[in-house]
Amino acid sequence: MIGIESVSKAFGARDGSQVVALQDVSLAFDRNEFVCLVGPSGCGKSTLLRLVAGLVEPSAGRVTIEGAAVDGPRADTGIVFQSPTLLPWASILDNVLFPARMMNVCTPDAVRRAHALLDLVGLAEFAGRHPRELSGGMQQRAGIARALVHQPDILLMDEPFGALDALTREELTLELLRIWSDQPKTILFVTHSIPEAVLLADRVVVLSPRPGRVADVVKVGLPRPRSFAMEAHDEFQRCAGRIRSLIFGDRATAA
Ligand SMILES: Nc1ncnc2c1ncn2[C@@H]1O[C@H](COP(=O)(O)OP(=O)(O)OP(=O)(O)O)[C@@H](O)[C@H]1O
Repeated sequence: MIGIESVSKAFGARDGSQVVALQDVSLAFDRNEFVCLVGPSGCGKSTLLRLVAGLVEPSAGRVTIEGAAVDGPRADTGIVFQSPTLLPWASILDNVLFPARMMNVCTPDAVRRAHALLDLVGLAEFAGRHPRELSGGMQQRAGIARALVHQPDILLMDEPFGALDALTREELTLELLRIWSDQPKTILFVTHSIPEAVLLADRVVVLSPRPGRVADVVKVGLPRPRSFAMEAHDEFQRCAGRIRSLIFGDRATAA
């Protein structure tokens, strides 16, 4: 469904030099696949996501969705960032409906869907509240509902749980898996957590340090539905160990 064909991306710095964020990256993702992107800080994970979102253009190569080159943001792609950036003056329901309003599709159906999504993420009682009245985890849940309201077939998530405490993070990880099995879609999920990547993904793309290249793609053979108990599973350990050694090399076992 998503094709990344020999993509490189360089950014110009103020002093005239260039930062090569990604170099010659080729990947292909299937419809409804759950893919996690991991790699050292600055290796181009967010850049890869922004290329698929149509928010930046490749310097070389091309990104395609269903065979067509991505040439700008696309209505059928939902995005969740690390911080949910909700509108402080609008209710949670209005925040969730915001993309539908922007696209002029705020129909009674969309309102029904928004309520159903708030229910799905455990915020049904908070539809009329304002963001300041919600905890960080609840705001992030509202951000996820907002990204899903226009029924995207692609969901791009950039460290969506990075700012949350460990317990809320685990809770939302399971919630995301539940949402994905309820409403299948292609998910690209950036994380710094190797266990989180293995628990969530069908495949984990490991990028090398800048300029980001594909170090390897690790297929996760764990059955679904997944649970945290699987962390003790041999396949979990195998995948996590492989990803660690790709990122840290010999240092993976030094301690
Ligand atoms: N708009 C920009 N202008 C200039 N340089 C940029 C821009 N966006 C990203 N870069 C550079 O590209 C490289 C990759 O950045 P990116 O944010 O994609 O990495 P990342 O893997 O997501 O990092 P982290 O894990 O720390 O969030 C970095 O060196 C960054 O400084």
